[in-house]
Amino acid sequence: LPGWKKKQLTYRIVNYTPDMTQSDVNKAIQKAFKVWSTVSPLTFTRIYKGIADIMIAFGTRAHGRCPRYFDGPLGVLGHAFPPGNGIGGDVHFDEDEHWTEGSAGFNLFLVAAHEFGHALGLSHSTDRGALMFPNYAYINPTEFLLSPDDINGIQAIYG
Ligand SMILES: CC(C)C[C@H](C(=O)NO)C(=O)N[C@@H](CC(=O)O)C(=O)NCc1ccccc1
Ligand SMILES: [Ca+2]
Ligand SMILES: [Zn+2]
Repeated sequence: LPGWKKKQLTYRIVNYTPDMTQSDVNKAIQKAFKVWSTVSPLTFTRIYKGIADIMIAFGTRAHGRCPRYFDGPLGVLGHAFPPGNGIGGDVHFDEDEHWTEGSAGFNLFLVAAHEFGHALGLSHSTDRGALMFPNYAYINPTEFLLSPDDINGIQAIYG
């Protein structure tokens, strides 16, 4: 199964959405990594410059040197590349969406947790209750739980 060959991963928030305070973005990202570190041997350490394993950025349409383009408001909300060097593990969010820490627009924590699943090697699930189900559905972040399907998926790769 395609996964990272190391357990200690680094991430860097390269830029910020104007939709939220930077502090709220930092918190949403940190909480989204915690979802996965709680059920795996993985650790996630934030760095502030240079190249991290997981580079996180907001962009629209053709963004940076990314081979995938975003599609304007709605539709695709973000994408992530499976584990690997270079662009591998990187996560991009579509800045044409409205990002929030609440139930309006799209909840950054929920989308980030989903994208991080891809960045760790998970693909989409057919289980409607799974975080890795293809379509976004708002869940109150304080009540959010990974499904057994998500947990089985991450533990199949990282033990
Ligand atoms: C073909 C990919 C690039 C579609 C893309 C995705 O799955 N990214 O991981 C995406 O943004 N999917 C939308 C749904 C769609 O485009 O129809 C989505 O809601 N993804 C974010 C998501 C999905 C499930 C739970 C939480 C967040
Ligand atoms: Ca979009
Ligand atoms: Zn996805």
